[in-house]
Amino acid sequence: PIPLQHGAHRTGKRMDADMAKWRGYGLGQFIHWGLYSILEGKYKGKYYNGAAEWIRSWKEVPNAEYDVLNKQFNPATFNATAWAKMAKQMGVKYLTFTTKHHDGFCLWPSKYTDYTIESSPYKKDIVKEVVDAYTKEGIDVYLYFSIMDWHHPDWRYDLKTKEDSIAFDRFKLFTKNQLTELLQRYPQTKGLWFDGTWDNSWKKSGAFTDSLEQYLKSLVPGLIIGSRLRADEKGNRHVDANGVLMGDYEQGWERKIPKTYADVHGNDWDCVMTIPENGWGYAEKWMGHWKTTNELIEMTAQCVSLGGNFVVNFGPKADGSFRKEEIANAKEIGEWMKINSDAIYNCEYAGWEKQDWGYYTKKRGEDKVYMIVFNVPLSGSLKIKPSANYVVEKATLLEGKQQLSTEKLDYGASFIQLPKGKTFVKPFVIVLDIKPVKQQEEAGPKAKT
Ligand SMILES: COc1ccc([C@H]2[C@H](O)[C@H](O)[C@H](C)N2C)cc1
Repeated sequence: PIPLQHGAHRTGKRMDADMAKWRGYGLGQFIHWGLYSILEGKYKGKYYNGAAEWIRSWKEVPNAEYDVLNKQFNPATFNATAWAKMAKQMGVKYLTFTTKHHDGFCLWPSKYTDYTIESSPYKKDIVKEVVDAYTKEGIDVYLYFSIMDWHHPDWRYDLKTKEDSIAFDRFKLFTKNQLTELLQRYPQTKGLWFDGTWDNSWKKSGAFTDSLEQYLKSLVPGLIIGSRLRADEKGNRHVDANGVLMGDYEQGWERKIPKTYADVHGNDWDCVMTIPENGWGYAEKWMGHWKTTNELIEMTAQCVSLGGNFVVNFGPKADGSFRKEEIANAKEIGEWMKINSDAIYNCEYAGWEKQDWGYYTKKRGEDKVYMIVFNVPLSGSLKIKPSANYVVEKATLLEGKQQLSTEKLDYGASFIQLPKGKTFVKPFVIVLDIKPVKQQEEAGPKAKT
């Protein structure tokens, strides 16, 4: 391997209790809320065809006019408890919340800039309200923080001149101070979700990103930070020059889901997903297809079946209310999770050959495999092919506990027969009680005695 000072300091998964809890979340919520929510993806009657939270970068919006939106931000009816209760009902186990997006506006009263919630008519500490409300509902909170800060005079996209480096040194200190502030003001924080780290200025700061990560983890032992923070000394991000992940989990799965287990390279990972095709902040007209609840449930199953978590993004309006489509998705996902969450929480990749009917998940540390079924064959027979080290003892519908008959086939496969005449109108789960079997020794020629 290439000798690196600031590459990965660990190979393989983090195996402590905090990370084990993270690994078992299954389903999470992302929330993007900020000044961009006021513009709703449009400006002076024109609709922005980019992601709504990026509208400041649209040529139609003069920066000076965007930057004074802090004077308008006043979600008087905002109710963090209502948000947390909606999330609880949905069945999410963790929240990632935007403290500062690329526009540099801080939803907490930072003492390192005036561009904060204190400069708005609302004044109150939104980050605190959210952290407290979600923690009270038993949902772990992770704080999203954009390194790239379009509003800060010392932000640089690249370091070309001495002046750039002097300014960026001030910016790095500003960043370290703000992160220290967040972790000290909100000690319930379980981790940090970094964004805005793709520019050359950051890629040239590998040593700093390494010392910053170590510093943050010294403030909060067990703090969870994904692969979007670090750069190695050669400017590599996510994986270092030796192909080793830098961070506690892979954060590259943004609106993308791995196809196979090989694609995750043995790392922990989660997928963050918009319900529309793109756009994280509230947009009056959303981008393309709005995912149905069944699609979101299938994506959740797909992620958990490959050893990851699935995180659904919500973009509340400037007043803190959610659009009706998001409320419906949350409610319907929650109704499904109420019945089927056994197949999602604390489950992992089963390693069995995938079948057309849907996805396998395996309960961590137990001899239980779940079949999450989305496609019922006309035959009513669901084929399974357990891995060679397990046999299936029993198959039961999770909802209603009805036992299903199975029929052995060749090559270690079996059919699981769905009850005749029963029609399934929603994704459902079959629980397989399995038993480990000793690997049959290959029958070879008897050794000469
Ligand atoms: C350049 O492509 C990008 C850059 C940033 C993003 C940001 C979004 O604004 C949102 O915050 C998402 C989590 N993040 C990756 C998305 C795509």
